[in-house]
Amino acid sequence: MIKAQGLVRDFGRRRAVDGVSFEVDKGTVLGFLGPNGAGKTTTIRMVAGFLPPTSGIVEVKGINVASDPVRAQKNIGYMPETTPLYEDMTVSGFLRFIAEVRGFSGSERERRVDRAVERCFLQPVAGQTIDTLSKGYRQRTCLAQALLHDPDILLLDEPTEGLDPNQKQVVRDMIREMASERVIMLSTHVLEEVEAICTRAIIISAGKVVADDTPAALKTRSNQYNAVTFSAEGEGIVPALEQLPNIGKIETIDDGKIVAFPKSGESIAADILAAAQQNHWTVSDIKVDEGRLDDVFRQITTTEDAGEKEVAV
Ligand SMILES: Nc1ncnc2c1ncn2[C@@H]1O[C@H](COP(=O)(O)OP(=O)(O)OP(=O)(O)O)[C@@H](O)[C@H]1O
Repeated sequence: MIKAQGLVRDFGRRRAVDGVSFEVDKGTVLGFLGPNGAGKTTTIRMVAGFLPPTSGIVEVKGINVASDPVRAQKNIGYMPETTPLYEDMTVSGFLRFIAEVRGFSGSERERRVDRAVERCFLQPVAGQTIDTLSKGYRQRTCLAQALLHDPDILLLDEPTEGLDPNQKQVVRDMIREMASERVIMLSTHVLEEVEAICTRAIIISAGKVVADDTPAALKTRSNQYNAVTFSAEGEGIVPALEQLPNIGKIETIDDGKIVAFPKSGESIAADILAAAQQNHWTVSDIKVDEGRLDDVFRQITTTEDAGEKEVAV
């Protein structure tokens, strides 16, 4: 449904997006991650048809977004980082207005507004003016305006930014609920959000895609992946473990527990248990680490120019 090919965007001498390509199909919730200034918003705006690329192509459902933005945008719901809301309108008045801008009138307009209000749980504040809304309800009003035309593609720029944990959960549940029939692409800094709702994650750094995989597969790249933490009693444990071919490093942590790291991500728990049996150690509290997305994010994006980059023009 979305196909981005070789997207580049320069702002003066600054190259914000540097050759980004990806394809996304129905049913995907794509998390778009990266450090501040990595190019997430710029990419999403190009996909949404609000910013022309310097070079490269975006197609949604086969429609070229830059050359046919009106037709492309009929398929896209876009929730920018900060949505311009008309503060003195009521929530339903605002949604009615946006529905009209989208070309709906009469009972069709009312039906669509009611549906968006219902989907985003806005009933309690539908008659309230926007300037009186809490951050969570403002965010949901922004989401509701992106849903009015029932688009197949939803582009959400930091949809849970600034929300409290309960509100975050509400928005995440809504995203999950809407995902099966659509493509949802969301940018976020919140890695737990990616684990909770995304079926795929693209990490962007200095305008380039540096990882593109499922969250579970990305976690296997973590230094912690398959590390084994355990308590053990016996003689010569650490030196013996150091001899095992798949073990790279051994650490002893504060409470006396041992952490063994695999050389290159292989499973080492069975090797440790076999060594324990052979050497008559008593091993308990054994825990195998499944890897951490924040580790991977840091490993991949911690470079001096991960966010900012200048180009010679
Ligand atoms: N309109 C603009 N004019 C000039 N530079 C811009 C403009 N928009 C973005 N940039 C620059 O492009 C780069 C990428 O910005 P972008 O907002 O896409 O990053 P981001 O990954 O969304 O960051 P954040 O996580 O902070 O929202 C940054 O260096 C930013 O300063």
